[in-house]
Amino acid sequence: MTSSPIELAQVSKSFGAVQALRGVSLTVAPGEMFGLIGHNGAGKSTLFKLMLGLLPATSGTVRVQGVDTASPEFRQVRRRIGYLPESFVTYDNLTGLEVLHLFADLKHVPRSACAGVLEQVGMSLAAGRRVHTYSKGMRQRLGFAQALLGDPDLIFLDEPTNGLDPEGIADFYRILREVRERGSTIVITSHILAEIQDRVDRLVIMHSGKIAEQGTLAQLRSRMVLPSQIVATLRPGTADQLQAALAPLDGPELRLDGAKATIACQSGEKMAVLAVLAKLALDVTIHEPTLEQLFLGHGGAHVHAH
Ligand SMILES: Nc1ncnc2c1ncn2[C@@H]1O[C@H](COP(=O)(O)OP(=O)(O)OP(=O)(O)O)[C@@H](O)[C@H]1O
Repeated sequence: MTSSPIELAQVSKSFGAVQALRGVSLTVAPGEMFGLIGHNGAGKSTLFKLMLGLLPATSGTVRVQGVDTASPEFRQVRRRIGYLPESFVTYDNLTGLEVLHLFADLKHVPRSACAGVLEQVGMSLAAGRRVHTYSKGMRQRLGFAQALLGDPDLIFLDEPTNGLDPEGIADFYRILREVRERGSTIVITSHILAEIQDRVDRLVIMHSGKIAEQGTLAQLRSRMVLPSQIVATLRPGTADQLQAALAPLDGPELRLDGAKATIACQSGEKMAVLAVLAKLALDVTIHEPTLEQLFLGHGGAHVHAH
């Protein structure tokens, strides 16, 4: 039986009186791209540290690659995990290649592997330059390169695109896609929700040390009370017809603004509303709630489930 790369069962972690994690259970499947979202202080970094075996859980079990992170055997597993911390700090006076050599030695990976990962992140030409001459994006790529050393099956990326410009972010995800194609399991955290919502297979929303929600984006959407917005462009005379046709439906809310009609409706009513609009031959655009809206819709505290 192949075990899941990550299995957490009822994990809690306290720092004195502070309960950073409270009964967190989750499973990440092999090859999955898994997102971790949460406000500052929600417990994401603590969860990462537990999964990397850097901190012990107060209660519950954390198994990574089938091995309990509290067991002595986990040291071996950790070497096979790639990790890009939130702020990748390194020796500025060394060249990129020299920095990677250090990491290769720590990970017991042959130094000959360094050139390949530098190429993978598009840093071959800068490999001989000292790190203090690098831009923020180049430093981050170097950090990414060290996480990729040794071809890890499991990669943790803590806010990897923090501080990158849009081009740097696009580059980062292009490289990440290539890494994914090799079948690695990836856990990624981000504050930029819109950025990861279409890039992860599943995600967890954390709040106050607990999992507030988890699932695919579609599952989260269907569980939340957040209406889709359907915008129709009216032709003369159609406003009244639209109002009359929607009236029996009860649920959808219509707002009229000149030639623009905005209808807010729950997912179960969407097809009925679209049928009305199609009958009137109106042009429509559908705006689904973004993850950002779902997340902010929590008000930081509650999940409004059906
Ligand atoms: N070493 C520590 N000692 C005491 N309290 C801690 C420690 N590490 C974390 N905490 C507390 O645990 C809670 C969760 O912190 P954590 O850093 O995991 O949150 P986070 O979601 O990663 O936040 P951010 O997005 O700001 O990085 C916070 O209340 C924090 O103050």
